[in-house]
Amino acid sequence: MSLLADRHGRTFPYLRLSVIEACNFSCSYCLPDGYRAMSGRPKNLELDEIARLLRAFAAAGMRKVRITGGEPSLRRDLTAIIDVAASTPGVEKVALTTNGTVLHKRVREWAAAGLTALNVSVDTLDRLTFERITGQDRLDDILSGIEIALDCGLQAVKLNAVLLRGLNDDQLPAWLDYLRDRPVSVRFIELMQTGDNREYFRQHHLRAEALETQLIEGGWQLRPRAADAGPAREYAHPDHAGTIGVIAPYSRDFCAACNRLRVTSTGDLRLCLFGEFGVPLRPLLQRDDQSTELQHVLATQLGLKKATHALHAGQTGLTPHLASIGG
Ligand SMILES: Nc1nc2c(ncn2[C@@H]2O[C@H](COP(=O)(O)OP(=O)(O)OP(=O)(O)O)[C@@H](O)[C@H]2O)c(=O)[nH]1
Ligand SMILES: C[S@@+](CC[C@H](N)C(=O)[O-])C[C@H]1O[C@@H](n2cnc3c(N)ncnc32)[C@H](O)[C@@H]1O
Ligand code: SF4
Ligand code: SF4
Repeated sequence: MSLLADRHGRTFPYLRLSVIEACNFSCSYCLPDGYRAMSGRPKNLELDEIARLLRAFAAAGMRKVRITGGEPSLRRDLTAIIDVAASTPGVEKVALTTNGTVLHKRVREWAAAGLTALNVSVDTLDRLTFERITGQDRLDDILSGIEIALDCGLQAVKLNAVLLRGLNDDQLPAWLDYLRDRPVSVRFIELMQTGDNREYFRQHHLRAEALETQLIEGGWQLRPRAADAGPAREYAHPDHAGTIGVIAPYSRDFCAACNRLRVTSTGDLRLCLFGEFGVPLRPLLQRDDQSTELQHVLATQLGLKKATHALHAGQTGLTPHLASIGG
């Protein structure tokens, strides 16, 4: 029986583990001035602490781990982290979310270490717009890395594009061309407000409803939601190998399908992407005999998980930007 359940009838077999807060990009909605470490910040979890954390979560019922950041590929031991995650008893899926800058060099190695799924952030297929949004002229490398990833036998390759009013909201035709022959899922994510991006959010936030109407008019059909699926709505079309997902956190009932917990790169449990507190787990990751105690903390904390975020009221909790928690 899973210990990872809350009082709202949800279960949490999915852990999003951030392994680093630093990033080499300066996405305008996330880290517009690039990453700057706060002085006195504790160091990132070490590999042995990650191994203990994953063993305890898996013993409590976690089955899927997503490695994220900041930019996880900046960690020199990323392949070892993937290997540790894939060899944790009970873990069935090991996924990675990355900006894709080193995919073309490293994705084969990650797949060999046990990676089963990959999400790459690609906000646009237009090179100049890409540089404008991310601060880096790296789109060509990233797209070639995705082609290599598609040859690696991963179970799923997904691309993430944050919908940005006035920046990338006219690019559906290019995406539809891209998806015709590629078995990837492109997910359009509504820009979320965070502590640091209030004015940017006011200028660029766009609801996904108009895009979904366009998809339905173009013959795209909403797929039935799998029992263990997260909050994305998935559309498919008979003429396209790829699918389209929509992540719309401002829509009603979005959080009813919440199935994930988060741990930050310094080992704090966060019950929600926009939670108001973190629970330091690091003291419980120092010895192999602490797993039961950690599982007990998880079960107790889950009793405090709220039914939904409070973004509609502009409350962004502890989260200054999503790099601080891994999205
Ligand atoms: N509000 C909210 N947004 C989320 C949540 N999970 C993912 N997102 C948003 O979607 C973005 C992309 O998430 P990914 O890291 O690609 O992972 P995912 O959507 O959980 O992907 P799957 O594991 O394939 O379902 C995140 O960075 C967030 O912006 C969530 O639980 N709540
Ligand atoms: C925080 S990043 C971490 C992983 C990696 N650096 C990357 O970009 O894929 C994870 C995801 O969060 C998304 N994201 C960041 N800030 C966001 C925001 N304010 N609203 C919606 N999505 C956001 C990014 O587009 C990315 O897909
Ligand atoms: S979205 Fe990802 S790549 Fe972009 S700045 Fe944030 S952490 Fe870095
Ligand atoms: S906003 Fe919080 S409660 Fe809602 S789906 Fe995301 S993590 Fe879950």
